[in-house]
Amino acid sequence: MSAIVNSDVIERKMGQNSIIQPLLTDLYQITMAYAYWKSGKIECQAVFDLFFRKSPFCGEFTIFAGLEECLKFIEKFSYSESDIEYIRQILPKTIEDEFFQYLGTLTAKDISVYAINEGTVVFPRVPLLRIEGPLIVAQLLETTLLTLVNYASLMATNAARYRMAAGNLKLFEFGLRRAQGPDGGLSASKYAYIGGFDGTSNVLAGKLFNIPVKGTHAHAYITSFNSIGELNHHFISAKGGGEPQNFLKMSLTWREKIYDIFNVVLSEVNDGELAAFISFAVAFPDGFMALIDTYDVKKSGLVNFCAVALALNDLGYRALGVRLDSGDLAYLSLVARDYFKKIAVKYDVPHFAELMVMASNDINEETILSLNDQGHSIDSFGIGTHLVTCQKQPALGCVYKMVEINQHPRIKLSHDVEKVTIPGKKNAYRLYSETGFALIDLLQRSVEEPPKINEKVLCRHPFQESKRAFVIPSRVESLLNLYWHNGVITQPLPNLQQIRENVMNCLKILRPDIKRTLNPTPYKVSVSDTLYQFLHRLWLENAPIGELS
Ligand SMILES: Nc1ncnc2c1ncn2[C@@H]1O[C@H](COP(=O)(O)OP(=O)(O)OP(=O)(O)O)[C@@H](O)[C@H]1O
Ligand SMILES: O=P(O)(O)OC[C@H]1O[C@H](OP(=O)(O)OP(=O)(O)O)[C@H](O)[C@@H]1O
Ligand SMILES: O=C(O)c1cccnc1
Ligand SMILES: [Mg+2]
Repeated sequence: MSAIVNSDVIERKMGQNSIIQPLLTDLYQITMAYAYWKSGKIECQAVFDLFFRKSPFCGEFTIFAGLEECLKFIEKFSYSESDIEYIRQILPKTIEDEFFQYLGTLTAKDISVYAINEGTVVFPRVPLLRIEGPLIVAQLLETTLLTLVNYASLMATNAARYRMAAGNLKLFEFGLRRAQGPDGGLSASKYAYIGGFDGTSNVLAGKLFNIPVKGTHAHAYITSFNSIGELNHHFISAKGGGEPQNFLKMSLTWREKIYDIFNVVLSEVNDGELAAFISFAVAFPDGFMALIDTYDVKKSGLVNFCAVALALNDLGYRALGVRLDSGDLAYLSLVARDYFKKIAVKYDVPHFAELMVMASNDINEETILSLNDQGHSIDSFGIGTHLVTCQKQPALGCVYKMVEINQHPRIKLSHDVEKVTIPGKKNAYRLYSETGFALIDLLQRSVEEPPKINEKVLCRHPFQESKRAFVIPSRVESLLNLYWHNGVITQPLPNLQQIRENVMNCLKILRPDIKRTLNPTPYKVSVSDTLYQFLHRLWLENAPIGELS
């Protein structure tokens, strides 16, 4: 976003987003548009599928996200005069003028979009979006739709995996400083929330998407104080009101009282750190949370925190807890909890036993799982780098493939069987077992009758002839819904909270072995017998017979 300086780009006509607009595409879409136009394909009608071939993070499931952004892009799709002027500059001088006039008239009103609901758990080869309509427009949408779906789905999946690892513990996204640029940072905050995070430190994301914003403080705040003498304001009134009290004196008195519980000599406890804690507590007496690892968690941070928290307690305030940002997080969290419990009993402050321990510092999914194995007393995680950069797998490989043109099926062949496309306009169904778990996804030709509850249906592996199974579904869910038709969004779009709930509900219908981190069982995606025959007939028709000499 920072690179955008042209005011025309920022103030888009017709409410287009400053970045998500028709020029956010690859040049080849526009050159193809001209060549299609010149070869008389204006009237051609096409169907494209947007799908991925492999779930990310060595997992066997993906969360589909980005649909709302796709629909808003499609809704506003049109080239401004300056867009066309720019395209004119970058294309060869031989381009016919009528093409630019034609570009100026293009909208997506003749396009239909079928999509899986945002936040649904999805699997390889199932179309997430089916785009139907004029070939040229459908082609021009490719790159933008892919960029809107790929990172969003990758990020939501990553977040959902962290959520599964963390169980009911709180998860906060702290990644803006490490994200792939400003737009990457905003998207990360949004899709981390959809995937199950509880909040973000990203203030703009909070404002734009109504996500809870949360935060503590940085080491800089602690190191900005060197001594107690630097404290300018250290008086606060009790929660109920009244005369301001000398909060410094109260904290020092408590520190004198408690330091031997921590097995330290008072000279080891850092005074600058105490001053920082006191000043932060004076500023935020009702939500005091302290970063305690600047000097030494056990010998300084915990002592100073407890002294300030006890002084706050005397004034009727409750501290929130501590953040650990280095060292052995499992061990230190247990140490902290141990002291909190001791103080809770010794000074009759029961809420001390429940103080929050937040952990941060290069945490990833594996760290959380390992911490769970070791045993810890962490209540919440602040997670940045690994989450937002999706360090374990930085891209999801969604593709956009033509499957039909003018009602004729199209197939893309490949030496890699997995890359052969499944031709024709298709519907997708999720078949459920009696227990409520999803059993299998089934792709059918769109002309076929949908599978019926309690009726046997033959589900075939798309490429391996011998792999097939009969399924009697207890429930059938049609996955692709019409979202855009005749120039309007045809369904009310869910808000972020509702999408987030959809993610949580979808994960419940997946068997645990499909969700586990180590060697998960692949979920089955199948084709109907009709689609199987259709696919293989087309494959043979299109694969040249080689000659050996
Ligand atoms: N108990 C634990 N089990 C597994 N991983 C842990 C545990 N505690 C911390 N970690 C992880 O180990 C890494 C420790 O990082 P690093 O080696 O840079 O040390 P540090 O604690 O940051 O040291 P420094 O004192 O230099 O700040 C982090 O990625 C952190 O998330
Ligand atoms: O570790 P992440 O998962 O990216 O989480 C965000 C990090 O950002 C902050 O510090 P920063 O990394 O800027 O400095 P530090 O590592 O020296 O604390 C914070 O203290 C976390 O450590
Ligand atoms: O609020 C925090 O503690 C925070 C925010 C961003 C990055 N690291 C920590
Ligand atoms: Mg760091």
